[in-house]
Amino acid sequence: MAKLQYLTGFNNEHETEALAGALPMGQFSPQKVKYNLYAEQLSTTAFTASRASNRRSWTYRLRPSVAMSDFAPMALGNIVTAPHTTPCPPNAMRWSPFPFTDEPTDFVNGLTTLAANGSAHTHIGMAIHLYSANANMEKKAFYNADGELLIIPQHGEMLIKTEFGRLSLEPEEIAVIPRGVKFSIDVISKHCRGYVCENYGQPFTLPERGPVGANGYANQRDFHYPVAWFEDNDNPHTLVTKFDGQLYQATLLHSPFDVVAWVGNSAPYKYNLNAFNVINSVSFDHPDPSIFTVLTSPSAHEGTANVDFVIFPERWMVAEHTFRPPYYHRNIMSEFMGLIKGAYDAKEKGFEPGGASLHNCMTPHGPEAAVFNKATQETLTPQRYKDTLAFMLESSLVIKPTPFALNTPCRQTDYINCWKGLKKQFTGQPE
Ligand SMILES: O=C(O)Cc1cc(O)ccc1O
Ligand SMILES: [Fe+2]
Repeated sequence: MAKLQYLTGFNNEHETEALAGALPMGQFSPQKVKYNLYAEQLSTTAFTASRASNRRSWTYRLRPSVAMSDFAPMALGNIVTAPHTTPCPPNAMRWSPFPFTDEPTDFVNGLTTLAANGSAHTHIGMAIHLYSANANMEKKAFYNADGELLIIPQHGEMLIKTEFGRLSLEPEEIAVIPRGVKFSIDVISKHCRGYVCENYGQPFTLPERGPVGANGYANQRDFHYPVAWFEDNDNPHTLVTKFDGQLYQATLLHSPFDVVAWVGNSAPYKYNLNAFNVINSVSFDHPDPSIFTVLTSPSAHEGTANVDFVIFPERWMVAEHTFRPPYYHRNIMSEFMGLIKGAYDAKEKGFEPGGASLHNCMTPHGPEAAVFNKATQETLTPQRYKDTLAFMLESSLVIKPTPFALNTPCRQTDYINCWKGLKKQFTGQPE
């Protein structure tokens, strides 16, 4: 595949045109648009959202999106939308990697929901899906009215064609597709597998940097947006949408990818997780993992995320006289984790690439017994954590597993045993 071009800068007012002069200058909605295009605005925040949080783009296209048939309901497959009523056990939970599919399966058909919280109706909370795809979506496009989609590949390369242009995506990168944006995914590798966070809440944004200053964490310049690209294709296409928890399909008599030019700050983007500038302790103790936040979806409560996307990348660990692995803890926030590559520092065995774990509100967790023993005995020298990339979706709402997640043979029902070796060490004597 030819190397794609991108525009850079998180949340910039990007502008791009696939045909010279297609983008109106000086105004958004001229009486007549060049090339006889239609102007259409996509608003992914309220018109009146604060200037800092406002997201919208103007597209200039062969036809307005409303040139389509009505939607008809279709089967939901394995997708679950919150609120869902399955009782959520407070147990620590873990899953082995989910197997690749051999049945021909495209990105949308292969979506399987692991957990969801909040409510898509009220634009609060999120869902966590797995994807497993080995086929292109062909003449099918999808948009999600229930939230934006954060795609976290674990295996295989994909091409994401969208109204705003094309993005290539491979493991160690992530992509975010705003609510409502039409897209279609081609598999470049034979098997593609990963995780999707469907964020029902406020769009993901970059966390504040506080006293860290003007640089560090995820820097704006490392976010890549597509350049305008369009198809003048009058063959029938199917448009699938998830709206209010249900799937619907409609017919288009043309390709939905007919945007010749666009301007705005609401568009799909991708980010290479290796661009994350890791900030960590250079003295002692283990800081809270909020230092590893790449993107945050704020809730109505200041400092309390609807969902944070956090990564645990390769880094140096130098903390002195410190228990270096993640500390034992109980947290009001609920923590879902996945592993993209290597091993995670709290677990040497059992948490594998393509697998998952869930530690809900106040569920105790921390390093397994073997990790505790090693970490309390080893001589501490500067150490490079290599070949590792885990992520966490941390939410202020309880993350409720679906019946699939609770009952799949991938669920490790013996997870709790990894802490069984943590025996009393107290002797009554200070050592
Ligand atoms: O539970 C986990 O493994 C995630 C986590 C990592 C860390 O470094 C500190 C706290 C925390 O919840
Ligand atoms: Fe944790």
